[in-house]
Amino acid sequence: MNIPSRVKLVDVGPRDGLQNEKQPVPAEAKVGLVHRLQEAGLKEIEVTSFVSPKWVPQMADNAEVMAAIQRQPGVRYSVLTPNMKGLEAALPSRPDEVVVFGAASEAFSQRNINCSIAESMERFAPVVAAARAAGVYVRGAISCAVGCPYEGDVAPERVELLARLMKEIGVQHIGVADTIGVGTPLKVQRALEAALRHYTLADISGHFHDTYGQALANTLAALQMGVWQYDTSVAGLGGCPYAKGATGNVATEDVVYMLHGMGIETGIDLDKLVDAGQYISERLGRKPNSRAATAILNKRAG
Ligand SMILES: CC(C)(COP(=O)([O-])OP(=O)([O-])OC[C@H]1O[C@@H](n2cnc3c(N)ncnc32)[C@H](O)[C@@H]1OP(=O)([O-])[O-])[C@@H](O)C(=O)NCCC(=O)NCCSC(=O)C[C@@](C)(O)CC(=O)[O-]
Repeated sequence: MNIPSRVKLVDVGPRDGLQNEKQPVPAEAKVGLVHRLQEAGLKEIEVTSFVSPKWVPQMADNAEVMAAIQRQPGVRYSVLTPNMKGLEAALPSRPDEVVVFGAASEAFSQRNINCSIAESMERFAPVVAAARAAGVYVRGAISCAVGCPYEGDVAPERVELLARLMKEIGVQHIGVADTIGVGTPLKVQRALEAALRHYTLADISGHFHDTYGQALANTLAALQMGVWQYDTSVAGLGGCPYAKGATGNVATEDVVYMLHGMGIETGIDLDKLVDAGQYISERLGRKPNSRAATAILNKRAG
């Protein structure tokens, strides 16, 4: 086993977590969440997306949120940019990183970004080139890496194809995403192995939704392969607007609890992280969707 001694977590709660929220979430609450996450020690935060406000109205305040964040040195702020229009809108906000998001399934690509996989690469190529020319790091997300809400099981060969296509257009890092949380440990390992044919462990992250309660097991399976970067979502926020029924990412609190218990460093203060999760959950009028956060809050309450 190749378990890393240190893991980097990217909290995607403000973007992936809140994008699907039905109630309006004020920009000020999103900014408050970002501030609490950086206070808890997160070194990368996925803040928002520059996508069509008709498709994802919750992210329409993207520039306002980016402008209001008080940036901390050493923290990276990433945003999603599906096309040149998104990148041009995002660049004035000075993101450290942009994310192009493709899918290993044709049907999901069509529903999510309204184009085929081949067309998505044509759209992403100039985005990647322009972002890199502007000194902005480019990450790529491979959605539906193990299963698709419209096509069912997704073969590892599809992930390999997407990884190759992303490599060819200059994407620097890829996230292997179980968008609908149907993956189980061996399937996730096969998907990661496929991605590792084109990227190294330094340039790959896992992104696991927890719909079937498998996300921690999948994280452990990925850790055993040496994968040391993961997207997680504080308070287990989230779900994708184009993946009906899928729940949020694995809760950051649960992953941090597991990693610290294994003696793996994250640089994150779990108590402050629980505070961040409680803050946004209160703003949304519900309890954090994290077992570790619930246990810690119960213990605090005595
Ligand atoms: C990709 C598009 C824009 C294509 O949408 P389209 O309709 O094919 O684009 P278009 O170029 O034909 O433009 C149509 C209209 O959208 C506008 N438009 C066009 N682009 C932009 C932009 N960037 N920002 C703002 N506006 C934009 C454009 O100006 C035009 O406006 P109109 O003339 O009708 O008023 C659309 O399909 C879209 O926005 N989709 C949203 C996708 C999304 O955000 N999905 C959720 C995030 S992905 C995810 O959650 C998965 C991930 C990453 O977390 C990993 C995982 O778990 O799998």
